[in-house]
Amino acid sequence: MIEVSIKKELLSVDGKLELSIDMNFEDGEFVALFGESGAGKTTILRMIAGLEVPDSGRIVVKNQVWFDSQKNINLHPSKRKIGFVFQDYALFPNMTVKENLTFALQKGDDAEIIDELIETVGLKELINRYPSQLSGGQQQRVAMTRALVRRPNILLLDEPLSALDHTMRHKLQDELAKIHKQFNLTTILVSHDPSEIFRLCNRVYQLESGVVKKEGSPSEIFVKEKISGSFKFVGEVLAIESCKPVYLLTVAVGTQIVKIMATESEREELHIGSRIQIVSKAFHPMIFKIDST
Ligand SMILES: Nc1ncnc2c1ncn2[C@@H]1O[C@H](COP(=O)(O)OP(=O)(O)OP(=O)(O)O)[C@@H](O)[C@H]1O
Repeated sequence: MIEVSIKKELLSVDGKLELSIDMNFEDGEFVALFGESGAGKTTILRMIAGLEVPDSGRIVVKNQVWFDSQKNINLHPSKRKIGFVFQDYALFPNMTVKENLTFALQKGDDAEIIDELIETVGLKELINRYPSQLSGGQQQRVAMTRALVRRPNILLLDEPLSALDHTMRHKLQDELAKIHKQFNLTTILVSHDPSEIFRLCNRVYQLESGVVKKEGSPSEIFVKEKISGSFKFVGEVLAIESCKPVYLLTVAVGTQIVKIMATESEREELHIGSRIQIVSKAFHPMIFKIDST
């Protein structure tokens, strides 16, 4: 069990922001921190890791006090058993994959773990390459593996997959799910992507301006209606063509570009760059499988 009960005054672009949170994580949980930009998600991870000091509060991990402002306890980051994965991989460019992994070992650690992990995560073919010789996805697999070297109690993931394309993202989500299952690691993921959270996490803390606004399962947080009678997508208009008597809109929806029809009255309010909501009233949608998984 991990208990995080901390406060810290932050400085946002709009002025002071009081971060004040109480969170608990059961052993082996995979929990998402979700919420608007600037809500404090990264700062929470950094305070758990000991990279930033809370103004007050306590952090207790498996009955070990990592931080207690009243008792003046603040365990050094190197003494906290965490694995941290960032969006930008943060590998050492002048070290090979194996050297990057070995560098994460601390005095007295069992070096056999490196070979075990290389085997488990399937990095064998890449161990002598330098980061510049790897794709983004491969670099992130190395970064994820490196985070496991010290057999952490908690894995902290700060938008680890957001720089990757859709296919690689899915692959690494599977990899993360596998790692989580295999090591039964309590994992905290910062993500802006509800579908990623849905695939990976059992619980979500939704944050707003430094406080928890909602907490629940991914469906409790993201599914607005129990049974959806319609679909809603938010998109941005990229182009408008006249195809009398209607108009054809080219719209960016997530990572996809779609063409949809608009009537003259709908078109009147729109211009290039308009953000729109596309609602389909289909009760029996057609579903096509798009990959072989
Ligand atoms: N050490 C600090 N001292 C004061 N303010 C800080 C500190 N670190 C971050 N902040 C501010 O606190 C706010 C929250 O930052 P944080 O990076 O935690 O947000 P976030 O929810 O992770 O955002 P994003 O989704 O954009 O990554 C920001 O306005 C940031 O500028």
